[in-house]
Amino acid sequence: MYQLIDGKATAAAIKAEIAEEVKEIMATGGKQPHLAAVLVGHDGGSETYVKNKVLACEACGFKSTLIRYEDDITEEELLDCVDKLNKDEDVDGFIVQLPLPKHINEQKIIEAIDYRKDVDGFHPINVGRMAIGLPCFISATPLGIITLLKRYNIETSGKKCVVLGRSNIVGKPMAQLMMQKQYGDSTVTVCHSHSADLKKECREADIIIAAIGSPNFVTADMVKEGAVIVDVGTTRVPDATRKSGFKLTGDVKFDEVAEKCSFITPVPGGVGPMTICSLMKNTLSAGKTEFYK
Ligand SMILES: Nc1nc2c(c(=O)[nH]1)N[C@@H](CN(C=O)c1ccc(C(=O)N[C@@H](CCC(=O)O)C(=O)O)cc1)CN2
Ligand SMILES: [Mg+2]
Repeated sequence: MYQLIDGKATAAAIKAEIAEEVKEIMATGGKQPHLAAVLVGHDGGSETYVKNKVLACEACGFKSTLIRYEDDITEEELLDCVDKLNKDEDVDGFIVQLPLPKHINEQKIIEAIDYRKDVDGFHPINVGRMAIGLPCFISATPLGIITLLKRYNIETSGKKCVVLGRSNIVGKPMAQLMMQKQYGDSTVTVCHSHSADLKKECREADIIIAAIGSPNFVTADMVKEGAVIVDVGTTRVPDATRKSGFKLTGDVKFDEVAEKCSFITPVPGGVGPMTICSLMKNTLSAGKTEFYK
């Protein structure tokens, strides 16, 4: 029998812990943490994620500011917005929701964010500090996964971990954290679209973290008996039988894989809610100037 890793319940518990800490901070005259989010355009997924970030701020007792732009905003206008948020002394941390429209250079925007307010942990200074184990903002999805593994007492030290996907937001930082002694302490293999023997690598893994954005990619024949499966995928697959018109689908073929594994995260309700709660954790750290003065 497998155990379901409940990201929704874990995230709710952590948000309640954060709310307690915020109450204490404010009761002793401290400043209310303030997160700002910039949303460009009307992508359905991004709308949902940003709305959930604002709701999570409420649950944690944070102040939040949502700044919206149409998708014809110029790169210069967006850079100007970033500059204003960098200078706004009331804002502790902010995010620019990704993806951005094609005419905007995402990397240029990320690098314009003051690393001390980069609660997404995407700025090269935070990425570099994370890679060498220094205190910094860590990308929310990988941080959320590490937190889940820890809260479920899942042994990672010395285990073989396969990370599927090499994105800057999830795959690369995930592999780094799983490798580092103070986090995963695992033996890590990163697989991607050009990996030879990807199935064989997966079959040898004690832990698979699937973050390739390809619905139902991981099938039962790729999974070792007793493996731990973490599913980062959240693709909206068209489904006419649903009111929304789509089914949120993970990278793992849940029904057949679950039978073989020891622990598995569901989609929805697994990694997604942990991403948002880790962003709240980072915002609290920004408010407390925990990493940077
Ligand atoms: N600036 C950022 N952009 C993006 C990030 C990010 O961390 N920072 N990550 C992803 C999207 N993302 C966060 O923004 C995100 C994805 C999924 C979820 C989530 O809670 N998913 C739910 C389902 C929600 C739904 O109904 O669709 C779940 O899996 O249960 C939260 C955040 C890319 N962009
Ligand atoms: Mg672009």
